Amino acid sequence: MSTLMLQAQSVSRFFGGLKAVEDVSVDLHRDELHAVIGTNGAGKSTLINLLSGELPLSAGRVSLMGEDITHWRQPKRARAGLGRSYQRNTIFTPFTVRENCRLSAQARWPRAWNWWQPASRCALSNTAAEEALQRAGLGDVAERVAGTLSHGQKRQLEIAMCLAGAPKVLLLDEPLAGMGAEETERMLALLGELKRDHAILLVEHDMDAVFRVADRITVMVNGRVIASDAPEAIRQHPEVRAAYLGDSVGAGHGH
Ligand SMILES: Nc1ncnc2c1ncn2[C@@H]1O[C@H](COP(=O)(O)OP(=O)(O)OP(=O)(O)O)[C@@H](O)[C@H]1O
Repeated sequence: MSTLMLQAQSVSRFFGGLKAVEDVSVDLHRDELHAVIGTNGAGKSTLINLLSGELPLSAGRVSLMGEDITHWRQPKRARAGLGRSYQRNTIFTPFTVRENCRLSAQARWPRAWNWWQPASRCALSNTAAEEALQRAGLGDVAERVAGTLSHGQKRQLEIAMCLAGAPKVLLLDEPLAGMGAEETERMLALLGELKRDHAILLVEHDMDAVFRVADRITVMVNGRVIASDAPEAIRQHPEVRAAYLGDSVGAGHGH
């Protein structure tokens, strides 16, 4: 039995009269990758912001491992195990890969290091940083200045920085954006590996990748969920095909 880690129940977010997210419910289980797809402006990033705590909800409830976290702000949610990556780059480009991971780990354990000690002495965050960069496949480039990494490696670093906070749930906003075929394969392998001990929500536009890696797919249109099911059922879903997939994902094919 997979464990329910994060649950959003009928969450909504309105910007004035705009219903960016309306009455959306999603469950994230450990050992499961739950993809959220939808056209531009469907509300996917807003949903991630509601789950991560960056935006307050207009309505609804969010719980993490059974605990109501609806009114928790982002840092508290992060410390409780909610990690997220961003569409925008959050890397400190003049710093090395290892330093970037350490900074993220230190943000997770603010009391674990003393201001009068060099941050590098902090064993807890150093260990977490080291594990994270190894896990994300960046062990060989740990001393490289982050700004010199390839686009794909930078996205891996974003994941590593997220992992450095020791999350139990990963909210990933378009980690495959702008990647070439080889980089995509590497990232998909990483996601497949990470889902074994994390619950993952993936927002992604690359449909081939989504259908390969997702265990469940939720489809949003204009802020609302029109379908949430296993990939094969989504592929066949008439409303989804009409509203979103069109001919891009033919029944029974990957395209
Ligand atoms: N801070 C904000 N203030 C006002 N409107 C916003 C705000 N953030 C998002 N919106 C609007 O909410 C709607 C949903 O946006 P959102 O970015 O969540 O969509 P998305 O599905 O992530 O799109 P994309 O795939 O292009 O990233 C859009 O109409 C957007 O313009």
